[in-house]
Amino acid sequence: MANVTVLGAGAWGTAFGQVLADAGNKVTMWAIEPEIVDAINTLHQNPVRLPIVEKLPENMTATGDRRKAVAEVDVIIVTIAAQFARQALEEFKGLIPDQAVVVSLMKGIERSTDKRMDQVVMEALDLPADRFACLSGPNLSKEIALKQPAAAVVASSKEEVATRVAAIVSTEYFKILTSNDVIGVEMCGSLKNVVALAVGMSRGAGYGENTAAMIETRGMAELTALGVAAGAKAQTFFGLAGVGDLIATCGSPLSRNYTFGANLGKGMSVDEATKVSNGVAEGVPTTAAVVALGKKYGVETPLASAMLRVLNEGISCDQMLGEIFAEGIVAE
Ligand SMILES: NC(=O)C1=CN([C@@H]2O[C@H](COP(=O)(O)OP(=O)(O)OC[C@H]3O[C@@H](n4cnc5c(N)ncnc54)[C@H](OP(=O)(O)O)[C@@H]3O)[C@@H](O)[C@H]2O)C=CC1
Ligand SMILES: O=C(CO)COP(=O)(O)O
Repeated sequence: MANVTVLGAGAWGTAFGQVLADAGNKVTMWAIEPEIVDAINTLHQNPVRLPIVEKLPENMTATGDRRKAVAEVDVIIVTIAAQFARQALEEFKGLIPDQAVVVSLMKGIERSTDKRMDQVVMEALDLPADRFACLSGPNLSKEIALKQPAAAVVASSKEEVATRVAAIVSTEYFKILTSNDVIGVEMCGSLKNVVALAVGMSRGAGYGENTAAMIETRGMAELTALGVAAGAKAQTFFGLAGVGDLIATCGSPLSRNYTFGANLGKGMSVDEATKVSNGVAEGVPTTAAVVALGKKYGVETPLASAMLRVLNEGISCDQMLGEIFAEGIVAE
């Protein structure tokens, strides 16, 4: 058992807080909004972000006070929308106990710097790599909130940290595999969201399994090539955090990225799809970062580049598909 604080009581933060509480930990949720803090403390609910859970565990409380949130904590979990993570975490700099481990659950690339969340978290908190881990996998929050069986990968450059985090977060319904490939696990989680936008768009436009499979296959090749160029291990992309999460996210209307894409495919503008999105669709800002990373590492990113044209210029689903599968692409 450990003292664990979750920064960000969004849909995933709250569902994950429940996992941690079910695993026997003392869980504190930190949220900015007083109504979320009050609802967790008094009603044991998060009606704003995770109304599907009628009663959150008794061993989960909440606070809006940064100092109190992280005092005497063993593990800090970060689940803040990626584009706001740096700014939010800088407010915690200097407050975190020396021995505490920080675990990122976020799946995005910072648009202003094209950095992964491991880089952002360590920079913002001035945290050494041996106190950092990331957790990623096919983890649609509503399914986990309902305690359906699921699994994720925890990666850290220090094996003991990955093992310790795995022990703290494992429950009957939530299984953990460990890895030392932080870059790979980060790249898998962030990049699959761009693929989910494209698959969602094709579904929204009325296309079926064949079209989805061709986009997913191209997406796997693209995210593996870019990840490897960034320093990841290729095998990570063929595991739970890679193809596993790609299947879950590209196959479910519970995914905000898939749904965002589907709404574009049905004819909504980016602004309209943003307004109706039920939480953050990380793939939207991450798409431009993926294109920029492709240029940086000399890796072609036809899928992300076509999705960027959808987002910036409003090209159609058929144009997007035409650009992904332009002439000259080889199969291996
Ligand atoms: N939902 C899912 O199924 C999964 C999500 N993830 C990843 O987890 C991360 C969070 O997702 P999720 O919880 O679902 O998203 P939500 O949209 O439900 O919540 C976003 C969270 O970010 C917080 N936030 C936004 N802006 C700020 C800010 N300026 N300062 C502090 N906090 C801020 C929100 O706080 P507030 O409520 O106060 O606005 C909220 O806690 C994302 O990177 C996502 O990709 C990973 C696996 C599964
Ligand atoms: O990452 C996820 C599932 O693993 C959640 O996907 P969305 O952020 O698209 O909802």
